[in-house]
Amino acid sequence: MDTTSAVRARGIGKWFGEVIALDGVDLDVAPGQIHGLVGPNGAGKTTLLGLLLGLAVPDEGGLEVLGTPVGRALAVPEGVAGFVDGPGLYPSLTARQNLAALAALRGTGTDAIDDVLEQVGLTDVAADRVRGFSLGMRQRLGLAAALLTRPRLLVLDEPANGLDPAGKKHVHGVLTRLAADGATVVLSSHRMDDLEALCSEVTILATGRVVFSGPLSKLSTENRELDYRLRTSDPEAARELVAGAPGVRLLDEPGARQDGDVLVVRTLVPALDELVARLVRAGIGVRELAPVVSPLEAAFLALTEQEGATR
Ligand SMILES: Nc1ncnc2c1ncn2[C@@H]1O[C@H](COP(=O)(O)OP(=O)(O)OP(=O)(O)O)[C@@H](O)[C@H]1O
Repeated sequence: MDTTSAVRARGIGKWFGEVIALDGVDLDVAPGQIHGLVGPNGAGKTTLLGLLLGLAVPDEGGLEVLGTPVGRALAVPEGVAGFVDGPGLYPSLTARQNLAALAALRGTGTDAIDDVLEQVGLTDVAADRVRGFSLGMRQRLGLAAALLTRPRLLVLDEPANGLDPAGKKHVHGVLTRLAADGATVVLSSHRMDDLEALCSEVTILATGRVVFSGPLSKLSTENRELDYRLRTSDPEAARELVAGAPGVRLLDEPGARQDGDVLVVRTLVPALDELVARLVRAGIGVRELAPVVSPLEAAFLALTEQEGATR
């Protein structure tokens, strides 16, 4: 098994004049992983992805991509494909002509064009000019263009931007298959649900610094209070029981009030477990229990707010 990191960054710094876009960033991405970059606007995600694509070089620190140190020259590292700030496409050409032009530029064959169009769900519009394409269709064509090179590392800046549910399904399918075949994907997104569905690991950036990097499972909710929606068979009895439960706070959520069956409680996981046991013992049926925001979103908000406060 290849144990070389697909991406290994140590102490990366990147600045634009006075602005520090990246500050001491360490990043390890294992081969075959789908790794998500998340962070508030201006956190440095696009800058970091641009370094992986060879669009810029770090001002300090060391970067290895697919086992090769990245030098000072601006060039896409061998085996890497992707885009930041939207894919570069020719609007006056059709989808198929765009891919054929790219294949000609790169000196690769055109055999895979039909296959990549199919993979991203653009077969039916292959003969249409890109000028008339929606944002989501352009994103998918950009992904098809990247796939043509059979990348070992695919780098995508907000690939889910503008995608409808069908487009998203295609893109998720493509990325999951690529990773299953051993390629590595690094992508940024503001959509926590997408990241949770796709990524095994995430890196959370805030003002150019890494505030978390690791498996989603490590963003454990065990020691962090979360808000949960609780729907039971007897809301009144449940409300009384919640009021007396240790470590559990009942919140009044505006959305929940319109739906009298739902209570919103804030608590840690162990106290939540105990609450459920108490409800069941009291003969109250638990019909729905789910976090109001996902654990990733809760961790994201907590970690990025902390970082903002220390600046
Ligand atoms: N070419 C540039 N010239 C000047 N400043 C830049 C440049 N590129 C990025 N920056 C600055 O670097 C910081 C990081 O920007 P970056 O685009 O990497 O953030 P981001 O996390 O991708 O944000 P978003 O979620 O809004 O896309 C910002 O303060 C941005 O204004």
